[in-house]
Amino acid sequence: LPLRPIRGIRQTLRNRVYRPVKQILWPNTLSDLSRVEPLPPGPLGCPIRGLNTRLSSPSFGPGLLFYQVSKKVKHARVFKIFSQRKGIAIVSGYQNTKTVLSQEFSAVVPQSVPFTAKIVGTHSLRCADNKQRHGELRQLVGAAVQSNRVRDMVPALQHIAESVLEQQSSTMQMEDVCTSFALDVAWRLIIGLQDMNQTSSFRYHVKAWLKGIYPGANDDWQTSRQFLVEQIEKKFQYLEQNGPDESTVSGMLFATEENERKATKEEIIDNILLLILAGTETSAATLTNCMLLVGLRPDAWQKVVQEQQQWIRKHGPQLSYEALENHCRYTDGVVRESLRIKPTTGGSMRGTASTIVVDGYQIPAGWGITYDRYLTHLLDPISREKDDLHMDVRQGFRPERWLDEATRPGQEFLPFGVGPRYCLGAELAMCEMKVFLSVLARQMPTFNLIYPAVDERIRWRQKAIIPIPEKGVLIRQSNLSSALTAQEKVTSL
Ligand code: HEM
Repeated sequence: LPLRPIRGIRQTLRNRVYRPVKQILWPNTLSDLSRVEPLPPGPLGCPIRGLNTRLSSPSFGPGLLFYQVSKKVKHARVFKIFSQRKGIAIVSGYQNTKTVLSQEFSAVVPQSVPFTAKIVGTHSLRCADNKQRHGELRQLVGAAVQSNRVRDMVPALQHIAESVLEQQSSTMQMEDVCTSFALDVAWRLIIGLQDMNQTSSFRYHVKAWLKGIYPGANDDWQTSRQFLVEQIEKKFQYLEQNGPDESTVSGMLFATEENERKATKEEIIDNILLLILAGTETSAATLTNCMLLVGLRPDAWQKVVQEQQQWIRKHGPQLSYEALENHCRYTDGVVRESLRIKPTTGGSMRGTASTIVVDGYQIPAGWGITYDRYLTHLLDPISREKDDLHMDVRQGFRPERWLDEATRPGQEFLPFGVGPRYCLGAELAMCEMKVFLSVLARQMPTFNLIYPAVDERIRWRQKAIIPIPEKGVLIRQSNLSSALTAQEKVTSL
C-alpha cells in the first residue's frame, strides 16, 4: 500500500478533528507540534471537573493525587494530569527537578503570585517574577539568615527552647509545643522583640493570619496581618533610635547590596512575613513528626539523649553550632528522616512560558509544572525498599542511614527544594530543629507516646503543608524523669 496517502489522511484527521475536539474538551493540553518529543504519560480524566490536585486522605494526608497517578504510570519521572482547565506536569528526581528549576524566570515562571501577594505582600521575594528582582531581594533577605548569623543564633535558640519547655507539664501536645517554639523564634530572633507578655497575642495572630492560606477562609486574617505589620514597624522605630541588634529585621534594615541599595521598609515587612509564613509551620510540623518517629522507636530517642550526655560531660550545658554539626549526628539523622519521610507537599506550582523538554518529554507552553519532593524521596535508589517500606513511619525510620556514606541519601534528598528558589531558611531550620531536640532530650530522657498509640494505624491531617497525625502527637514524660526538676535533669546527665 502506498504509505504517503495513509500518513496524509492520518495527519488531516489529527489536525482537523482530534486536536480541535481535544482543545475543546481538555483545553491547554495539546502538544507543541514544533517538537518531536511526546507528551508525558498520565490521565486527563473528566473534562469538566479535571483532577483535584488537593486530593488527600486520612491514610495518606495531602499529596495523594500525585502519588496515585505516579503509581498508575509505573512511577514515570514525568507525568501529566488535567486540572484547573490545563495540563499540569509533575516531575520527580533531582536531575529532572534541576532541569525545570534551572529555567526559572525564563521558560518556567511562578504561578502562585496572586496568592502570595495577598497573604504576604507584593514586595516579597516570592512575588518577584524576574531574575534580577528576585536575586536582589534574595541577597537582602538572605544576608539576614546566612551561615554566620545562624551560628551566632545558637545560644538564643537554646534559651528559647528552654523557656518554652519550662512552661510545659509532663503531658505535651507536641504540635502546640513545637509551634510555640517556632513562633517564639520568629518573635525573638526574626522580628527581634523581647516583650514576652506579647507572645501569646503574636501566636494567636500568626495562626489567624495563616488561615488566609486556605480557600474559603473569612477575612479575619487581614486584621491579624495588620497586627504583625505593626509589630515590625515598632521594631523599626526601636532600631532607628538604638542602632542594629542581632534580629533578622535589623539585618535587613541595615544591610546594603553591593551596589549600595538598601531594602525599603515595605520590602522588609513583606519579606519578614514571608519568613514567618515559610518557616513556622514547616519547622513545627517536622519537629512534631520527629517526636512521633522517636516515640515509635524509643531506642532512637535514647541515642539522641546519649549525644547530649556526651556533649555535657565534655563541654558543659551550653550548646554550640559546632556541637550540632559534629557531635549530634544522630539527632541530625532524626531530623533528616522526618524531612525524608514527610516532606512538604504542594506550594511549588510554576507554569511554562515556552515549551520545555524534561526527561525526553515535552511540556508545552501554558502548562502548569511542579516538582514533587515526596515522589523524589520515594524513588531514591539509595533508600528505596521493597513495598516502599522506606517511606513508612514505623519501618522506614532509620536515622542510622545518615551516618554511613553508603546508605546516606544524596542529591535525591531535596526537602528544601533546588535551584534559585532553594529554601532561604534551610540552615536556620536545621539548626533550630536540632537545638529543640537537644534541649528536649536533656529535659526528658524517657517518654511514652500516648497518641497515636504505638500499634495504632495513623490517620494523617488532610490540610497541611507537611502532613502530621490528625490529632497531633501527644507524649507523656515517663515517671523516672518527671520526678526531677529541669535543673536536676541537666545535672543528672
Ligand atoms: C523544616 C523546615 C522547612 C522546610 C521543609 C522548607 C522547605 C522549603 C522549600 C521546599 C522551598 C522551595 C519552594 C519552591 O521551590 O517553590 C522553600 C522556600 C523558602 N523557604 Fe523554606 N523550608 C523550611 C523552613 C524555612 C525557614 C525556617 C525559613 C525562614 C525563616 C524559610 C524560608 C523560605 C523562603 C523565604 C523560601 C522562598 C525562597 C525563594 O522563593 O527564593 N524556610 N522552603
